[in-house]
Amino acid sequence: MSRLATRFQALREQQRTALIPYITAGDPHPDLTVRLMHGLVAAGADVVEVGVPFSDPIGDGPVIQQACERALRHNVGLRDVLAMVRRFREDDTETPVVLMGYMNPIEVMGYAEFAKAALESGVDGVLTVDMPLEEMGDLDGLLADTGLDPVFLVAPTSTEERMQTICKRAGGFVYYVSIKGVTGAASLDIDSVGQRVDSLRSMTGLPVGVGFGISDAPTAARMASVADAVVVGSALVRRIEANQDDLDKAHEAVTELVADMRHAMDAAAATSA
Ligand SMILES: O=P(O)(O)OC[C@@H](O)[C@@H](O)c1c[nH]c2ccccc12
Repeated sequence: MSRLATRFQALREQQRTALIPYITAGDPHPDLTVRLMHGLVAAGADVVEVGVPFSDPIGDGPVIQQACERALRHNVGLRDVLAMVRRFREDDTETPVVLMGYMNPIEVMGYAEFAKAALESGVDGVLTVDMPLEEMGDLDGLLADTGLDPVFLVAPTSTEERMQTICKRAGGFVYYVSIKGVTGAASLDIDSVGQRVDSLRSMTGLPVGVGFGISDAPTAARMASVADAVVVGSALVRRIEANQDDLDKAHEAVTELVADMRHAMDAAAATSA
């Protein structure tokens, strides 16, 4: 069983919702990333999502765009990110890592070499943003054959048919994007998200995660009541941005919010049980 499947099964048995924090690798400095990944886990993360910095991140809002810029100033590329995951794996063999990235660096490396290198580094799932299913060819099949879970995004605008196709090809979990637009946006309609999550659940046995626009502990707790996983990115990256000149402070500010979210999610689950 994959590390993601193992983790989600354990959470299901405990009736807990996964908390998946996102950070951009190399932001604000490559020295922080591996330490911060461990810090996220210590604060209550169940899965860690790591972004490969990219110069033209079309799915991202200004907060994560700037995180990419900070990381690119230190020339952090795909191979560096894989090396960071490998270092993380030396001390944590259990927490699943999802690599989030844009297609260009993967194409440059070559699909087969990328899949092999990602697996060897200890990556578990791969989420590519700018690759529509129709053009993806067999990247997801190659990933799956290599032992990596292809994680797909489902948008509020996705048709029923598309959702079905994604559910068939996805691995690890299905990522429902809670709003139209880019990462870091505000305002969420929990009820309509809940309905979409339910319809995805009727199509797949995979867990359904929700991300985009979840920025504080109360919202994370409310989302946790409708989803199998809650993904949080920009709210954490904003804290990195605010503390970019002090890595210890950045670490503290980010892990503090993750711990707050974890507590709020668990407390809400305890009162509703
Ligand atoms: O930043 P938000 O609104 O909290 O959303 C999560 C998100 O950051 C993370 O999953 C992610 C970062 N970049 C992406 C690009 C596309 C899809 C998802 C992502």
